[in-house]
Amino acid sequence: MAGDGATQVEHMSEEVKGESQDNTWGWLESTAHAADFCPTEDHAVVPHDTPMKEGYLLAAHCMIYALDDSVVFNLYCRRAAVLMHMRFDGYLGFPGGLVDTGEEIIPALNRELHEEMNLDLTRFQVKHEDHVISHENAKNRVICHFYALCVSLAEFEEIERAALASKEHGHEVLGHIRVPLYVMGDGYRGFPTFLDNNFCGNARSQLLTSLKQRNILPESIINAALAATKKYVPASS
Ligand SMILES: O=c1[nH]cnc2c1ncn2[C@H]1C[C@H](O)[C@@H](COP(=O)(O)OP(=O)(O)O)O1
Repeated sequence: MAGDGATQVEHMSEEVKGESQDNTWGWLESTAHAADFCPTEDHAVVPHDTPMKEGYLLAAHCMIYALDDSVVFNLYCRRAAVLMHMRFDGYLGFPGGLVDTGEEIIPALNRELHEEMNLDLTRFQVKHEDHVISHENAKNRVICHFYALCVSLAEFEEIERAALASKEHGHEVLGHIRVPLYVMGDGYRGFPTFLDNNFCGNARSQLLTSLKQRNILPESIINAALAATKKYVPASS
């Protein structure tokens, strides 16, 4: 989180505190634009060492995952446990955040992973080789770097449990969630339904790219799930 939110709210006048409960942005205004949903056509792939641009924000996020070929409900292969979270603004996103002025990208990401996930940095750290993709999102004026950290299933479960004790749990992060990667009988529930949620910035595209790049889901299943989105069919019909 850029700035110390709690301290800033404490120092607000009563009038501003009232306003901030009344649909205004308050001190969150300076970064709110960067969280708008970003469709694929609005962001371009850029190199990891792309230079910063005047007026842009720099962000880094990470998908923590474990391969898991177990079967759920005796029906669906889980394929992987993939961690995302429900953010304070109601969007789904990945752990990570803004790179502060003067900070390097990867240390900033590891700092955010500790703040948001309580990640034990003596055991798990994102490294350069975990890089998946970087985007320039001109509409939201943000450069987003994305990484994927593969751990064992036992480590994943440990990380998930520890995350409940993170500094940001209940503040910036309202819940840690797993992504359902299977498609159910109606062709919609499961992964396609998940993709119909509201995602922060280009988080949805980061998810799809990582699933493909890390060979978690074949492109054909990703494309079929995308084609099924927004096509809710009642189970009884
Ligand atoms: O998961 C994400 N994928 C892509 N972009 C994201 C994601 N989550 C947030 N963002 C964008 C929009 C935000 O304004 C900036 C900074 O991220 P955030 O996690 O909110 O940063 P702080 O924790 O506030 O530093 O990136």
